[in-house]
Amino acid sequence: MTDHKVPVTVLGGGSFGTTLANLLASNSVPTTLWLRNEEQASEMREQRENTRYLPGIKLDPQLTVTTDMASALSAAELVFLAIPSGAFRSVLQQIGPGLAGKGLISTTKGIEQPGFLMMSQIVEQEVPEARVAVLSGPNLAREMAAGALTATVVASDDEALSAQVQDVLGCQSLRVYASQDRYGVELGGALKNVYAIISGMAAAMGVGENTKSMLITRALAEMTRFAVHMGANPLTFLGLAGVGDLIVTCTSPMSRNYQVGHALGKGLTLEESIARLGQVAEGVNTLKVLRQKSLEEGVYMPLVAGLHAIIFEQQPLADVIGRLMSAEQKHDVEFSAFMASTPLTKEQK
Ligand SMILES: NC(=O)C1=CN([C@@H]2O[C@H](COP(=O)(O)OP(=O)(O)OC[C@H]3O[C@@H](n4cnc5c(N)ncnc54)[C@H](O)[C@@H]3O)[C@@H](O)[C@H]2O)C=CC1
Ligand SMILES: O=C(CO)COP(=O)(O)O
Repeated sequence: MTDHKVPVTVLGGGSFGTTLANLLASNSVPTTLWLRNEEQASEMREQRENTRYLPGIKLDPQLTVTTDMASALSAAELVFLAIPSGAFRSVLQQIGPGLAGKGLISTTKGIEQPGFLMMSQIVEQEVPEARVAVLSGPNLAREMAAGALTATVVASDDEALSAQVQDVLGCQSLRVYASQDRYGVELGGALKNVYAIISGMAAAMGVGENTKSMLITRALAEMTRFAVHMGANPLTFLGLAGVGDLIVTCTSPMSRNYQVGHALGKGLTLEESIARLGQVAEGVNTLKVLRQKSLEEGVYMPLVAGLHAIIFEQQPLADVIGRLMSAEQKHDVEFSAFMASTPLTKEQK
């Protein structure tokens, strides 16, 4: 780590943007958090707390909180984007050339439709001169904000940018690993939200521990099958941004996607489940987008099809479970052919 830290701005004053900004500021990185709501911003400046999205966590005295985008961006060398996927492109479009040349790191775990675009692909379209990376891993905001130990992945083909992100974010509570599979890392973060909804629903129904384990493992098989079809490296899904994030989101009641699934499993409607949450659960939109894409691409995704049938096609849960359990029994692990065709590098040996 270097002593001199580059100035960083975080866009988005929700739970994750606030968590990241606070962590950066505690790492002695000159940090500005931009959010759109002035009332919330002035409350955060005065009370040193984000009572709406991160209650109970004290903000670092050095963290600057502003709603003025121009001043937030003028000095920043790195910009972390923590805006929900539904608003991601419009926020970039509002900023325009103010982002050119900066290192832009998306932390948003969603997919844009039409186009089936990852957030970093939107960044490339809207800010062609930017340096692009994504950050993803088992990173529940509330736990990170409280200093619980975890790790994450920065993925980019720009190795210097990955090193900068490791430098500003890495600390005693967070390890930052690098990857060059940006697409796979980003896909992992988006896809696991769908399976977290299923896991929350299963927990609400009181299923056994074997069932929970089967669900997570088959979810990993299904998301990896899809990702490989789309061009990602299956090995990425054995890492923190794959199985790591899948486990935490499918097992923790802190996950908002899990909470939506749990509410659905208790009999609430989708609208009621989302309204009760009051925060973003990206998996609901990702489910729609993914179901359509898997049909277009002809990728077998029985869990996605089953959840879609329950939520959006009003099919009875018992019928869906019956179909899942009586489907053809295929392979456990599918990627032996890929592994055989990919010899180990010198470093891996
Ligand atoms: N909360 C978490 O534990 C983690 C969240 N993420 C991802 O971070 C992204 C952001 O999520 P959270 O911060 O958790 O959401 P949140 O629900 O806690 O907050 C959303 C924030 O986005 C703001 N926002 C919405 N539309 C906006 C717009 N048009 N312009 C400016 N701001 C806007 C809201 O005002 C709010 O401050 C999501 O894609 C999520 O998947 C990633 C890792 C962990
Ligand atoms: O991505 C997350 C943890 O890594 C947060 O998941 P939720 O959006 O379901 O809370």
